[in-house]
Amino acid sequence: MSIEQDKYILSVEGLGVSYGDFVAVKDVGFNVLHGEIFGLLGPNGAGKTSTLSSIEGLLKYKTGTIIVDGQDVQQKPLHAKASMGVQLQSTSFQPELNVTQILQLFSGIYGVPMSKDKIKEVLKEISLEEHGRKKFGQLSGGQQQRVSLVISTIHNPKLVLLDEPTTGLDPQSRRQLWERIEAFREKGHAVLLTTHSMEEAEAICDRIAIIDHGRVIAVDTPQALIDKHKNDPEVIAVSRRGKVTLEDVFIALTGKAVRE
Ligand SMILES: Nc1ncnc2c1ncn2[C@@H]1O[C@H](COP(=O)(O)OP(=O)(O)OP(=O)(O)O)[C@@H](O)[C@H]1O
Repeated sequence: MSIEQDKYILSVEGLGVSYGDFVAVKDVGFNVLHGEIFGLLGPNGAGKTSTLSSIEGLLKYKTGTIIVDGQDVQQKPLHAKASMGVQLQSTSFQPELNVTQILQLFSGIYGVPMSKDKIKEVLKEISLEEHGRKKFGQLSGGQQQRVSLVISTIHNPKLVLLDEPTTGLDPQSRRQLWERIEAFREKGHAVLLTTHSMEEAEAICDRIAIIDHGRVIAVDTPQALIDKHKNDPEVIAVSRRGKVTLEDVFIALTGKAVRE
């Protein structure tokens, strides 16, 4: 591993993803430092999930290189995956198992088995101590998000990948999830998340990349992007209430048109 690569838990370079003839991601590149929360922002269809799935090793990309913790995702998938925690979709959980059983199962799969007492402790931490006997599908959306975040970090991975982790959550649940993500960073781990919430990006992301039409069009801290663009005429034209926000910069950079 070069010194330059050593700085980063994740390096994406020249990434290209196609679905048949359709090119969804073109030459995407960015780096995530150890211990930072990095946000991928972009309009619908910009290529965020395709990028995330490529990093997770779920999509075979056509061009480019993805290195996680010094390991090439396509050449050394098992090594790369050992450093990653991925938030699973609800369909990944066996419908007949209750929450306690799901935690038992995944802690076993990840090689860090949890005792019944430990599971109770974890459920208490995420305010679900009374819900251990419920099936996953019987939990509310916010409760499901909390369980799947716990599972994605069970093996203490160096990098956690979260696809729109707070979509549909109430403000309380969203704050709790932010705190868990930040607590993860405090331990020196990195988080790569996608979000449509500019508020979320400003609140918890150390740096963000804006993706549009399959390309990265800006990478920086949210504040640096605001400072850089706050006097652009296009930004001033879309800003509301006299104060330039990250959303104004995002709209000015990606355009006002709703994507098909
Ligand atoms: N399996 C697939 N087959 C064909 N096209 C796909 C497939 N998955 C994604 N696409 C297309 O690739 C493009 C990028 O999709 P992707 O899901 O990566 O975008 P996104 O930025 O995550 O969007 P959103 O914010 O709406 O979730 C879109 O035009 C989408 O329609």
